[in-house]
Amino acid sequence: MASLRGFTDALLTTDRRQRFRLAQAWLASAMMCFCVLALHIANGFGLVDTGPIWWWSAASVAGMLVVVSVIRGGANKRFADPALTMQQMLYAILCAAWAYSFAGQAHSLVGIILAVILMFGMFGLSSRQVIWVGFYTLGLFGFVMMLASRRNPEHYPPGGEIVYFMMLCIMVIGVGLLTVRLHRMRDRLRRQKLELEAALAHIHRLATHDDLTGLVNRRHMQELLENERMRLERSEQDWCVALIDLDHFKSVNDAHGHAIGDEVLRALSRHAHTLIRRTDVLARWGGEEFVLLLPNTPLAQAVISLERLREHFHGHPLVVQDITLPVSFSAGLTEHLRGESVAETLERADKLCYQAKTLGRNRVERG
Ligand SMILES: Nc1nc2c(ncn2[C@@H]2O[C@H](COP(=O)(O)OP(=O)(O)OP(=O)(O)O)[C@@H](O)[C@H]2O)c(=O)[nH]1
Repeated sequence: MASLRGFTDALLTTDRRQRFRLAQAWLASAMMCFCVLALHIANGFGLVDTGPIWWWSAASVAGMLVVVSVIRGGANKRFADPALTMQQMLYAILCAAWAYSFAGQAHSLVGIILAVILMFGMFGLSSRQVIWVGFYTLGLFGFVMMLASRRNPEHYPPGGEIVYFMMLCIMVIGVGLLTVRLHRMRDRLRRQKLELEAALAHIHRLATHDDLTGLVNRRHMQELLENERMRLERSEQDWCVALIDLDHFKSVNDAHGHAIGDEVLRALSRHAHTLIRRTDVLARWGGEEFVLLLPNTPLAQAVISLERLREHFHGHPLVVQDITLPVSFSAGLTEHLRGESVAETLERADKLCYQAKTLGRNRVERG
């Protein structure tokens, strides 16, 4: 198993994107070898004007192998299309046109080969490139057919060549239209996928964040607290939880209206975010209640953070729509004890917060 993996890695590299390109190039080379074989079989039955068949075989296979080596060596990354689809197609069509010129009685076989080349490569091209490849194919084959019917009218009768060219035109137009349609479908699917991803991200945000303040919501905070508990169950790291409740918030609503109250909650959340550590998580627990998670923080350090926050709000009244509003909060701060549940930690924080209220508000009680 390991040796097979080693072989495929050597053949296709370990880079995921390069692997795909190389696999495509190897497949194109294998198909070219198969076409070469088919023409040689036709030659075996005496259907081909032998002339340049060996030169053609060598050039056809070598050209495809050059593409494989360019991709294997990584030089393809400098091109706008690192899969080198256009280059491979132009070369393969050139080889097909050359084959047509000497295939004699077997020249109808080349039409099938050309169809395979067009179908195989068209999906990797842009709509504009598809049009160019179409013109290139018709121009090249038109020229080769004209030349062949002049040189060898026995195997390439002019009437037959005209009909053959008309069929070629229909095939090129058909494949071209199909490709343009597929491109449109692919673009639409890509757009829908992006829209779906954005919608999922939006739904996820709605499910985990509070609408009014943009803070983490209660449900998500409970998950985060539980994760923290499980993560640090057997570790020496300490972490704390604070339950923060605004003081006399009802009077803000009563005096200035609910809209101003909402604005206070928003402004307060924004300010608080700039004052806590990046690793701390502040959640809206409900109404004018917040929960702050302080990971990797022992109680003594957490007290400093909470006091800083309290002093800041106490010393800097919020200005909302030109109204200056003094804001303070009471908080219960506690350290999570190993072995206890998150609910038990929160209950202790809640009791401490209540204590802070009864002791006069605008204070942090710890325990
Ligand atoms: N504007 C606004 N007010 C809210 C929101 N959620 C809760 N409140 C208000 O917050 C107030 C909470 O009042 P209380 O529970 O009496 O608390 P308090 O007035 O802050 O008093 P203490 O907590 O005892 O200091 C009520 O008036 C609620 O209507 C909200 O989303 N927006």
